[in-house]
Amino acid sequence: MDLEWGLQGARRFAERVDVVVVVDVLSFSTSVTVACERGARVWPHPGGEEAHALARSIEAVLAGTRSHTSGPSLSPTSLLDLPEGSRLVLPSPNGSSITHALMNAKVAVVAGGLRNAAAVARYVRDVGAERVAVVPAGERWPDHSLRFAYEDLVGAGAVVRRLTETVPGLFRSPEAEAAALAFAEPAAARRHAVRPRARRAGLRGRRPAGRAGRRVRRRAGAARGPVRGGGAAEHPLLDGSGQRVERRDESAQQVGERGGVRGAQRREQARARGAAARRTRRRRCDGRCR
Ligand SMILES: O=C(O)[C@H](CS(=O)(=O)O)OP(=O)(O)O
Repeated sequence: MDLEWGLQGARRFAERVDVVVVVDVLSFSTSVTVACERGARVWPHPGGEEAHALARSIEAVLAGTRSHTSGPSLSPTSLLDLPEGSRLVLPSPNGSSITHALMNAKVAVVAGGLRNAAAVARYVRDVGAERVAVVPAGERWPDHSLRFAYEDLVGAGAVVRRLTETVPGLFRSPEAEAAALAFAEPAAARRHAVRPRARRAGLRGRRPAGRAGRRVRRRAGAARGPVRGGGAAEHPLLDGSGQRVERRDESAQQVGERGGVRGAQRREQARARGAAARRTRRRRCDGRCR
């Protein structure tokens, strides 16, 4: 089982595998799953005038862009009430375009993602495919070069994992393996993905309080444990420090000790902050308070 990104990745696989799974979580793949659950048939298309012509010629509804406020669009929620048996031309710049580009290739193309990973795996098993490729769609920069999309990596990982569980004997390429890891460690990846944004938004240092906070901290702690291969700092996709190999070899005890040292450091810092705040208060009230 191999994995490559975007249109070029898909083209590379077109003549080499039995099934290509195109993963575009936001929004093409997700919209396809919703439409199909409603009993609709979907025609992927890159869009433009030709999409209008196609919709007219097959008497289908043409989906609008994701920001359309009325009627079916690329937004999955807009398809929740699609009448059964609808014919839907679904243009989108990434997932739909990639799927459309493989239309004449001798390969089965399926839309996959977080919602239908198990169904995709069953399909691959049932058709007896031996060579499978997963293609996270990603997005485009203004110059049309590929832009990495985190949700597509995780969606591709979900598909890879289900395929591994369902189809015996599928060998994972390193890229497929990396996606599966990203799916398996969402808490760890989230810590990396969310914190820099929180810092930019001026939320530095703020953590959710109460039960929600304890849950987040507990999960983060679990992801840091050695059993699951380490936490955010050791995430094979996100860590640029080059330390992951050594850390992965650490015993549970060593990791525990590291946690203990960090905890002591944090407590010491909190004590120092408290003392500084008390000194400031005393200065402000001119020695009249304690
Ligand atoms: O739904 C999307 O996010 C994009 C369209 S756009 O980036 O919002 O214009 O399409 P997709 O091909 O599903 O990534």
